[in-house]
Parts: sequence; C-alpha cells; structure tokens
Amino acid sequence: MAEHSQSWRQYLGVFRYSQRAIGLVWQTSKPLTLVLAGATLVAGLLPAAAAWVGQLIVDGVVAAIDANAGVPNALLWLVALEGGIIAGIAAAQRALQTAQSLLRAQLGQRVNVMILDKAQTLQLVDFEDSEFYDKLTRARREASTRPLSLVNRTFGLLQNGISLASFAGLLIGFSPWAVVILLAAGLPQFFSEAKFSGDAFRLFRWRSPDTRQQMYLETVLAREDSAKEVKLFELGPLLLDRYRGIFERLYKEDRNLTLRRETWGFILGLIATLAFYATYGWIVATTVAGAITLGQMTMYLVVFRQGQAAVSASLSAIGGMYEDNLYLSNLYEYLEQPVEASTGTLTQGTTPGDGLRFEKVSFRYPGSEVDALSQISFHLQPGHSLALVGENGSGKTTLIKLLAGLYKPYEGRVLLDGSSLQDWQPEALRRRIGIIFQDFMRYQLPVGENIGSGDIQHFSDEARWQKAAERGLAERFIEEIPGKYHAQLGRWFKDGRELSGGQWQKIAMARAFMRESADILVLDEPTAAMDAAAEAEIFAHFSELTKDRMAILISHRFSTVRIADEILVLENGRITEQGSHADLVAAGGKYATLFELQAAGYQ
Ligand SMILES: Nc1ncnc2c1ncn2[C@@H]1O[C@H](COP(=O)(O)OP(=O)(O)OP(=O)(O)O)[C@@H](O)[C@H]1O
Repeated sequence: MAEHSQSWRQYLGVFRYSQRAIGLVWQTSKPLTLVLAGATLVAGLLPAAAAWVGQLIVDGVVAAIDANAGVPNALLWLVALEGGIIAGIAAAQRALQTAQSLLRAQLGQRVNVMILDKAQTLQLVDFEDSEFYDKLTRARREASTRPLSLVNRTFGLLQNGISLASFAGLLIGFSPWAVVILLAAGLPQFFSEAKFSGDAFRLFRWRSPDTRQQMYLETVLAREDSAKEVKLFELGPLLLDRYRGIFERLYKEDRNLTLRRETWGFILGLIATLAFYATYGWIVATTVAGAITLGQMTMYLVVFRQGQAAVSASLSAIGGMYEDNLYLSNLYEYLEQPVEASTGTLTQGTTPGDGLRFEKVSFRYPGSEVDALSQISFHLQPGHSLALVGENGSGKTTLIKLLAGLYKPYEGRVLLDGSSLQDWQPEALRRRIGIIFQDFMRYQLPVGENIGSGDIQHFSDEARWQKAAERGLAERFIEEIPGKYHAQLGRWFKDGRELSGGQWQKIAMARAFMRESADILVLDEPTAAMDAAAEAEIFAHFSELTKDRMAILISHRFSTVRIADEILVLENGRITEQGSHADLVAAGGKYATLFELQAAGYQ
C-alpha cells in the first residue's frame, strides 16, 4: 500500500514543472500567451453551441414538415448561425496555431540562451565530467520544444475540459449515466498512454551516452578539421558502421515501444468505440419510444461522439503533459546544477609586488587515482621568468591551469601578491593573466577578432590588434593576407582562409599579448609550430616582451628553456630539480643529461 502511494506521489510530482513552463511562456510573450488563452476558450465553447443550434435546426425542420407552410425564415437564420459558429471555430483554431508557432520560435531561442548562459557559469571541471555532459545533451536535445508543448497541452486540456463540461451540461438532459459512460470509457486508454510515456522517457534518459556518441561520430565524419585524417586513414567506413550500429540498436528499442504502445492504444480504443455504439443504441431506442425528439437525438449523438473525442484528447493531453514534465525535469536538472559561486572580492593582493607563490600545492583530477601535482612550491617575482620542463604528462599544463584559477588545489595554496587566488575576484585575477595554451582555440572569426579575443574589453580595438600582432610576430604575414585584420579565418564561413600551424600559433601568441595590463604571461609551448627563425626572434626579444612581468614558459626545447631565470623540472607531478640553467647543468642531474642529449642531437 505504502509502495502504491509512493508511486502515485512520484507520478503527480512530475507535474510540478507545468507551472514553471507556463511562467516561462508567459515571460516569453504575454500578448501571445493571452491570444493562446482566449482562442482556447472560444474553441472550447463553440462546439457545444454548434450542437445546440444543430438540434434547433432538426427540430425546426420536423416542425416545418408537420406544418407544411414552407420554409420559415427563422430556420434559415439558424443555419446561417451554425455556419457562423463553424467559421468562429476555424478562426479560433487558426489563432491558436499562429500563436503557437510564434511562441515556439521565441521560446526555443529563450531556452537555448538559458542553456548556454548556464554553461558560462560552470567550472572547467564540469565540462570534463561525462555525466554532466549527458545532462547538457539531454537538455539541449528536447527541452527547447518541451515547454511550449506543455503549455499547448495545458491549454488543450482546458479547451477540451470546457467543451466537455458544456457537452455534459447538454447530455445530462438525456441521462447522467451517459455522462458517466462518456468519462469512464476513456480511462483505460489514459493509463496505457501514461505508462508508455514514462517508458519512452526512461529510454531517452538511458540513451544519452549513446546519443552523445552518435553526435560525436557525426562531428568527426562531417567536420573539416577531421576530414584529412578520416580520409587518409580510411576511418570513414569504420566510424560510419559504428554510427549505424548505434542507430540500429536505438531503433530496435523505439520500434518495440511504438508497436506495444500502438497495439495497446488500439485495443483500449475499442472499449471507447463499444461504449459509443452501446449509447447510440440506447439513444435510438429512446427516440423511437418517443421520449426525445429527432433534433434531440441528433444533438445527443453529436455531443456524445464529440464528447468522447474530447475525453480521449484530454486524457492523451494529460499523458503528454506527463511526458513533457519528465523531459522538462531534465532541463531544470541541468539549469539547477549547483554552481560553486566565487566568493573572492580582492582586486589587489595584501602585499602588492610579491608576485606568484605556490605553497605545497597538490592537485588531483576528479576520478583520477593519482596526483597530477604534488607538493609544488616556488616563488616567482615580478620581472622574473620561470620555465617548466618535464616529460609528457609530468604536470606542466596542470600547474598552469591551477595558476589561472581554472582548478583549485586540494592541498596547499596559490598566492598572488600575498593573497590566495580564491580570495581574488575572478575578473580581477583574469585581467592579470595573459595566456597561450598548447591547445589554443582557432576561432572561425576574422584575424583581428581572433587576436582581440585575448582581451574582451578591447575586442574590436584595431590599434591594439596591431600592437599585439607585432609582439606575437604575426604582423608580417597578416599584412600579406588580402583583407588583413578583417580577413575571415577557418573554412566554416564564406571566403574563410586557413592558416598554417605556425601562423595560427603566432595569432595565439598575439592574443596573449592583447592584455596589456596583464603582468603574468604564460606561454605553454608557444613556439612548437613556429619555424626556427620565428622562434629565435621571439626569444631574442623575450626579456623585452616580458619586462616588468612574470613570465612562465613551458617548452621541450632547451634552447628556449635556458633563457628563463629559474627552471623547474617536473617528474610525475613533483619538482625534482630547481634552479637556473647554469645551476642545473652544473648539478649534473636529469636536466643536465637531457640538455646534453638535445644539444648532441643538434650537432
Ligand atoms: N582533464 C584531465 N582530466 C584528468 N586527467 C588529466 C587531465 N588533464 C591531464 N590529465 C593527467 O594529468 C597528468 C598531467 O598532465 P599535464 O597535461 O599537466 O602534463 P604536461 O606536463 O603538460 O604534458 P605535455 O608535455 O604532454 O603537455 C597526466 O597524467 C594526464 O593524463
């Protein structure tokens, strides 16, 4: 019993989103929501009025035949009135459809913006969490159409409810039992609909990892940046096979559900038909017995049939609302994903000019069993540079991510000017850092905006673009591109041009120099794709470029690393050696060995 009430509560609980959906639609467009409500009311009331007038017409015809005195004018007026009512129903339906399609567009946009807005507030960690990605995928896939569908169904239910009440008002004149039959005959179908809606939703939910994989395969198979490898490695057929495999599995589940749903719908629908014809017989018998007029018989039949349609429409609207609610729960689950709000307020550290300090910092990626960084300590003062050296996976980029505040250490502190990064206001902190990541973005935007994206406050400032480009050594090749800073980059859009790897890197370098106020410059493999001349030029000017700033440099090239004031050698997330190039070479440790190895390679 307790179990029963539990499942009912669960069942009703899912309707909790209806109110929010209506609120959302109301906020999206008040006038359109009002049109929707008004048209619903009109479309709900008019069918009963038409049935009522129909009865008057039939009775009028019978009376006129009996009187044998020609066609009375009143009868023709009634016919005209019924025509008018039918036209009114058509107008109300049109108004409903118009309001719905306008709302659909506006609401879709609104919900998508809500989803994307939320994405901006999330932490990097959230994006690396596959469960979270599933939530995002589910929210984006369906939820933008569901709020309107829920509102349409709510109004549809209202419309049918109004019709039904008016039909019942007429039908009760015949027999209250007819009203009971009308309502009861639809129930089995309703329960089956509700059950299958729930099944469909659970299927949808289980599937989101599959759906995400499908989306990923679509991207790999149809995007310009993967086309080269997919073609040369002949990955196409294999990936396409996987894509088909997923579809076929999903389709099989869908087909089974659809077949079960429709079969049960048909069987239970028969009950409704049976009820209709039983009542039909009853009404006919009553008419023949002379208890009701021919006009009344016509009216009751129309009312009963339309009433039945209204019952089944209402019940399937409720089933649909149940389904919409389940889908909306996805949207709100995503939108309500807790966001750890930053509590930092500092725009200045407690000891300005102290620079950057790592104090026994340890960090582990979520889901990982080993520390990516462990017990890292160093101090970098303004005007100094630091290089990070270490094998692949030793933790260099992770250290940068902590420094930029993208992740938080689980142990130890990162301090800027004497204050923990967590106490800094995130915007103030970001303004201090200019960064180029190893996997920097290649935005499908014009050259200038690609550079300008490094400092959103000066996004369109052409003079700054040029200055930054000059520092990033991008100026020379940009001058040769037709359209220069306004040339579109990438292949996605018309007249876009693709750059070489090194040219892109120069753009990224320029981007890092956009933040003129930034006094921490982080360069993660900044010259890996550049030619030797460009690299030499960058490093010849390195001290000038980083004057009065703190520079952090990651590179596998020792020729680059050696220019730094201090070098940290990382191994499995720990600092194993620390000092200037000369110190480390003299110490004869791992750094010295690797340096000699590389130097020998160049001879
Ligand atoms: N987002 C992530 N989630 C989980 N583990 C990660 C993530 N990024 C990196 N790691 C792991 O953390 C360790 C350190 O990676 P990191 O990227 O900092 O290395 P790196 O020194 O920059 O390497 P490389 O020289 O190849 O750029 C590696 O073992 C890597 O597998």
